[in-house]
Amino acid sequence: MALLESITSPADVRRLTRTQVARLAEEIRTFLVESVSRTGGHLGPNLGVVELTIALHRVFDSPRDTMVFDTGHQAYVHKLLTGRTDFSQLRRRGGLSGYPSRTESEHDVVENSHASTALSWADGIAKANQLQGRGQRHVVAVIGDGALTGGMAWEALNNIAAGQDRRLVVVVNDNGRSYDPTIGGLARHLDTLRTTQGYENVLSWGKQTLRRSGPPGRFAYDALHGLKKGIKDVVAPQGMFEDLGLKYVGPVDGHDEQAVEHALRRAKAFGGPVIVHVITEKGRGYTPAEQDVADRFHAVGQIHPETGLPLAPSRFGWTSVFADEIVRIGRRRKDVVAITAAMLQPVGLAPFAAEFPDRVFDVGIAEQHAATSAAGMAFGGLHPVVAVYATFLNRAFDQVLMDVALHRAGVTFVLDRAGLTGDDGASHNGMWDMAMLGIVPGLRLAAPRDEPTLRDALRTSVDVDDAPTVVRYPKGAMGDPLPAVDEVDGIDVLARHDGADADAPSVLVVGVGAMAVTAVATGEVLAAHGLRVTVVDPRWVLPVPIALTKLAGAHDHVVTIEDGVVDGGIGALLGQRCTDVGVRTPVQAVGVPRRFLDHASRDQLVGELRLGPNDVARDVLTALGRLPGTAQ
Ligand SMILES: Cc1ncc(C[n+]2csc(CCOP(=O)(O)OP(=O)(O)O)c2C)c(N)n1
Ligand SMILES: CC(=O)[C@@H](O)[C@H](O)COP(=O)(O)O
Ligand SMILES: [Mg+2]
Repeated sequence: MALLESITSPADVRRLTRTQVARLAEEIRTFLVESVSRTGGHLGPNLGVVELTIALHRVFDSPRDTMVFDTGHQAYVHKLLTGRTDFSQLRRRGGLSGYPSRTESEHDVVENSHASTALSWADGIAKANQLQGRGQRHVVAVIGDGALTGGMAWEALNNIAAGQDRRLVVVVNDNGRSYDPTIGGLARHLDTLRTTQGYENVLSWGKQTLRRSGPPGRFAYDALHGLKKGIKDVVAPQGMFEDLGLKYVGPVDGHDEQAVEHALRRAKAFGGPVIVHVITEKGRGYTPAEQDVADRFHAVGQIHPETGLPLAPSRFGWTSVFADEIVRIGRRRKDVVAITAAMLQPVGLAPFAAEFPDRVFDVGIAEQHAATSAAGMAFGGLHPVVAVYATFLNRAFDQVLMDVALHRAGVTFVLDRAGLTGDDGASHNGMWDMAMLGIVPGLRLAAPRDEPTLRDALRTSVDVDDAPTVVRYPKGAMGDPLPAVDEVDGIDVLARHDGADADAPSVLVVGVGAMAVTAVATGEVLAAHGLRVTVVDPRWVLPVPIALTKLAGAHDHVVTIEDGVVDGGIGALLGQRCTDVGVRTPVQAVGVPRRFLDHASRDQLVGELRLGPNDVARDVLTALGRLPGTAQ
């Protein structure tokens, strides 16, 4: 690793000889496998951009030239080349973020891990450069073929093409995959461009030999060059990019560092908007990743570096229950179809796809399209189930509101990774959905607490054909079933404690979704302090059930506990509904604060945000003035 250890900035990379560049690439690959095997992370995507990133930093002068990475999960090599080599705490509290981070480096700009935004960033930066006298500087956006299936990317390309005098280089990192092979017409187009690699080779042969053989040879080359355009348009209609007014360079072998450098220098010299189409391989150079059919080790946990096998077997989780139940539903409901935004495996739709291949649709990284096309499917008599990570539904809010809800479409959204996820950083926490969807007229949202309630919520949702339904659950392992001891007007009662002190206040503890476990434990702590406690789980939390306001009215104090942003969350809405119906019981809403959370483990965040039972109970006792040593 001697060479990698000598790299402290891109200037060091630019000083390397050809031989050293090749050795650096080897050292980086070895480092990535050894380090990411220990910590987990996006191993496959970063193995695919080693030579590309080296070439980027040899051709462009970051941070004078601005580099933005779409989604940012493939920026590990960029971090290594900009002086950050301590990956020992990657994605952990105090360690490197798994994405670009402005607090880490002046070379990092876009921290958002939501795909398809980089080109818009680049367009804006290029416009600012032009207006502020920095027009000589380049903006370079690296975007994957998957991210290029997102609508924002095409909005941006349309604008980028309008700026013919802006120095903007779009590098398409085309490895043919998101998780699965990338879908759709764009993928097919990139494929045809990819397969015309032969023309580039013929052209370069022509340049070297024909043009050296005097006028006849030069004539022949010029004819061939003219022909290339014609043939390419026949075999690989380049029109898409060039018709947009974007110069196209490529396709170039993304693992031939010199070829990539050459293509980037051509693009840099062009001085206007240009696409460089780089062909890479996800997982390149690491056999277990190259052979991983599922997703080329897109995102791995801790693995054995030699075999690539996971060190800890994946435990029974929320996703696997959804995966099983949606198949059961699909067997009895032929109208139920499933939609994924390029995440078939991660959201658990693979078994459904295996059994009902004609009833599952991968729309690419296109959540807005997923939502509105689902409204179309519902109009056509289907019941679509749109399975996405909670945080990624944010970008489809208007489609949920104005295409699905406004038209009372029976669409079910299944939100995996809802709540605190932690190690993927601020833009990955699924903490926004309940506050965001709480204002959607007619929408019904379920937050199941365990396997039975998840299965029940899914079965209930697909029976609703005149409104959007949402089922949200957290990442990872699922706790044991938490049975109700009673039910009051559709609200599950999970525990009752009579309380030792006759005159002690009574507290209603409302657990939302997976936080029901915390609610039960909080109730036990409060009971130990002599309070009369009722612990409930409404299961369907939007709209806030009227029965919950009645239960609140029967208690002296209410505390709600939710794995979502507390502003506008379930607790806040319950307080509003209580006021609406004249219930004066104070509602103490406990949840995630309205701020962006740095990467850390979920448990660390729960502790830091005082979402654990002891902290919640302490805050309730404080509010009631019943903490030992506080005024009664
Ligand atoms: C809006 C949004 N939807 C889904 C994801 C989840 N996701 C992360 S990376 C990825 C695949 C990206 O594919 P590509 O852009 O080709 O990059 P590659 O991993 O191939 O380098 C997806 C779907 C996301 N980050 N953002
Ligand atoms: C970058 C991205 O959005 C995904 O790769 C995400 O990091 C995966 O998250 P999980 O590991 O929770 O599936
Ligand atoms: Mg890709």
